[in-house]
Amino acid sequence: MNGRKKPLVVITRKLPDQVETRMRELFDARLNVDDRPMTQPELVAAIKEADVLVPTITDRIDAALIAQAGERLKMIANYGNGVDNIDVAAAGERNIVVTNTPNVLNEDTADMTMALMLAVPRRLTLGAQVLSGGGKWPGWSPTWMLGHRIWGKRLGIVGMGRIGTAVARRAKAFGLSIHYHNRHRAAPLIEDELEATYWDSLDQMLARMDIISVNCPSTPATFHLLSARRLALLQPTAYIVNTARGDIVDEDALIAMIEGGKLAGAGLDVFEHEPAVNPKLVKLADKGKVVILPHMGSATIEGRIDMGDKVIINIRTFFDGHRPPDRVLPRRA
Ligand SMILES: NC(=O)C1=CN([C@@H]2O[C@H](COP(=O)(O)OP(=O)(O)OC[C@H]3O[C@@H](n4cnc5c(N)ncnc54)[C@H](O)[C@@H]3O)[C@@H](O)[C@H]2O)C=CC1
Ligand SMILES: O=C(O)C(=O)CO
Repeated sequence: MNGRKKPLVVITRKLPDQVETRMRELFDARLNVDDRPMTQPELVAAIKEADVLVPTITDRIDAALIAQAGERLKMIANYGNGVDNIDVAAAGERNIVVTNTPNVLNEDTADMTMALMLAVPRRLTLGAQVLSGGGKWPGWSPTWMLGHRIWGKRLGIVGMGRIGTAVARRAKAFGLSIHYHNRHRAAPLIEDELEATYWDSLDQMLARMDIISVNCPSTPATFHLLSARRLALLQPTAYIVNTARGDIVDEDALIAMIEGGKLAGAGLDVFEHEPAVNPKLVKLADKGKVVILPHMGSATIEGRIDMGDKVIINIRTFFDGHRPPDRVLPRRA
C-alpha cells in the first residue's frame, strides 16, 4: 500500500489496543473507542463512506444494508470466524470482497467445548456453588454430588471442520471414542489420527451417542439441524454441547426435553436469540442440568489479538492487489 492513499476502514466495535494501534498506523482507521454497538443508521453511514467495513459477529450486514453501500466500499473484513451475520452473496453481487478470521480461534473454542463437556456431566457449577455461595458443605460422602464419567463414552461431532477436529483431539485424550457427521468425510489421515467413525446419517449417529458436540456453521441448511424430531432420537442419558451457533439447535425443544427428563443436560456457549437467554435455561442452570456461558468460546486475549492480525493481513493483501487469505465465497446452493 506504499505511497497510496490509506483506505478508510470503519471498525464497528472496540478491538484490543495493539490491534487498534496497528490499524491506525496502516489505515485511515475510524475506531469505536467507547464500544457502543453501532445503530442501523450509523452502519448505513459507515457503509456509504468506507473503503472497508470491519464488522463483528453481532453486526447484521444483510442485503438491505449492503444495497446502500457507497461506490468506495470494496471489502467487508469480518472480525469473526462465523459469517452468518453477513449476506455474502449480496456482497458478491456488488463485487464486495468478504473475509473472516478462521483458525486462530480453533484451540480456544475447542478448550471451552471440552470445558462444557466436562462441566455438565461432572456437575462442576453445582459443586462450585456449594463453596463460593457460602453454602454448607457437609463433607465428603460416597453418594453426594455424583455425576457421570465421560471416559469411555461416545462423542458425536456435528461438523468436523477446524474447531470440530480440535475438539476431537482433546476428547480422544479424555478417553472418548470419536464419531462424526459432516457434509464431507474427513481426510483419511485425520480419521486415522482420531480413530474416528464417520456417520453418513446424522439420525443414526444421534441415536448412538453419549455426548453431541455442535461445531458446524449457522447456514440456512443448518437452521434447527438438531430439530425436535432429531433431539428425540438421542438417548435420555445423552448430553449436548453447543459452541457453534444457537440456531443450529431447536432451543425450545431442547429445553422441553431436559425439563421432561428426556435428555440428561446441555452445555451452551451460544443461544438462539443471543444476547437474550431463555429464562427456562437459567432455571435449568440453577439445577445444574445445563451450564450456560455468554458466548465466551473464543474469549482469550491472545485469540482476539490474532483475530485483529488476520483482519489487518486480509485488508493489506487485498489493497496490495492480491486475493486475501481468508476470503469467504458465497455458498453454493
Ligand atoms: N463459540 C465461539 O466463540 C465460536 C464459535 N464459532 C462457530 O464455530 C463454527 C465452526 O467454525 P470452524 O470449525 O472454523 O468452521 P469449519 O468451516 O472449519 O467447519 C465447519 C464444518 O461443518 C461442516 N458443515 C457445514 N454444513 C453442514 C451440514 N449441513 N451438516 C454437517 N456438516 C456441515 C463443514 O463441512 C465443515 O467441515 C463457526 O461457523 C462459528 O459459528 C467459531 C469461533 C468461536
Ligand atoms: O468468531 C466467531 O465466529 C465467534 O463466535 C467469536 O466468538
